[in-house]
Amino acid sequence: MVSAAIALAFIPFLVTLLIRYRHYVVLLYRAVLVGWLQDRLTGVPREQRAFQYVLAHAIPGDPRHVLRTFDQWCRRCEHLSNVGPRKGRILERLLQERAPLAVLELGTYCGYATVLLAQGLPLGARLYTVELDPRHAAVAEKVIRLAGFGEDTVELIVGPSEEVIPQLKEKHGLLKAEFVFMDHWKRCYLRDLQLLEAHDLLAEGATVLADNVIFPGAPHFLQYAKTCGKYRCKVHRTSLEYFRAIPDGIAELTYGGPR
Ligand SMILES: C[S@@+](CC[C@H](N)C(=O)[O-])C[C@H]1O[C@@H](n2cnc3c(N)ncnc32)[C@H](O)[C@@H]1O
Repeated sequence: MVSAAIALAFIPFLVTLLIRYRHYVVLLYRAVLVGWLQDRLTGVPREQRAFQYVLAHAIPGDPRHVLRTFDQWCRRCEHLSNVGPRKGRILERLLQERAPLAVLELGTYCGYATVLLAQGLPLGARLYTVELDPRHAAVAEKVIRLAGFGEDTVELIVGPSEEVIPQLKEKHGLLKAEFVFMDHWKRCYLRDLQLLEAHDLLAEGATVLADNVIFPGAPHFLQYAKTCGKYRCKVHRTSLEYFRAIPDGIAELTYGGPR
C-alpha cells in the first residue's frame, strides 16, 4: 500500500521530466532505437542503407545534391550524425573566408562534411579526412567519389586519429593544416589538438573547428582552448543536426602559434 503510494507520487515527477526532455527522448528514439531495429530487420547497417538511398536519388557529380539527398534521408527516414545543413553553413562560410590549401577532418563517418568541405575548397587545395571505422570509411569513399571528388582533392585515411596524426607529415605529405574540422569522439578532441600541436601540424593562424561542443559537449577541450593562451576561441551557437530544439555549437579556434 505504502509502496504503491510512493510509486504514484513519482508519476508527476516522471511526466515533468519527460515533457522537459522530450526532444532528447525523440533523439534517443530516432538515433538509437529506430536504427537498431532497422539494423536487425534489414540486416544492413544504417550507413549502408543511407548510401543506397543517396545512390538511388542523388545526381552523381553534384555535391550539393548529394548533401541534400542525405538531409532528406535523415529527415524522412533515420538519423545520421552528419554535421547537417545548419552547422554546415557555418563551416562553409568560414572555409570560404579562410580559403585554406590544406584541410584536415577528424571523423569522416559517411562523408557528408567531407563533401561539404571539398566543394568549398580553393583551387589546388587538398582535404585529408580520417576515419577509424573501416565500414564507415567504405561508405564515405563511395559518397566522396559519387559527389565527384578524386584522390587528388580528397584523401581518406582509415585509422584512429591518435595513430594517423603522428604520420600525417611523413606518410601523407600534410606539412601544416590551415583548417581543421574535429568531429570524431568528443573525448578525443583535447588529446588530438595537443597531438597536432606536438607534431607541429598547425599553421600559424590556422582555424580549428570543433563540432558538438554544447551537445554532447567537450568541456575539457573548451577549457584548454580558452586558457592555454595559444588560441582565440569563440563558440557559434546553433542547434544539433536535424534537431532544431536541441542546442549545440561549433567552437572556432584561431591558432596563434606555440607559446
Ligand atoms: C559524428 S561522426 C562524423 C560526422 C562527419 N564529420 C560529418 O559531419 O559527416 C563521428 C565519426 O568519427 C569516427 N571516429 C571516432 N573516433 C575516431 C578517432 N579517434 N579517429 C578517427 N575517427 C574517429 C567515428 O567512427 C564516426 O564515424
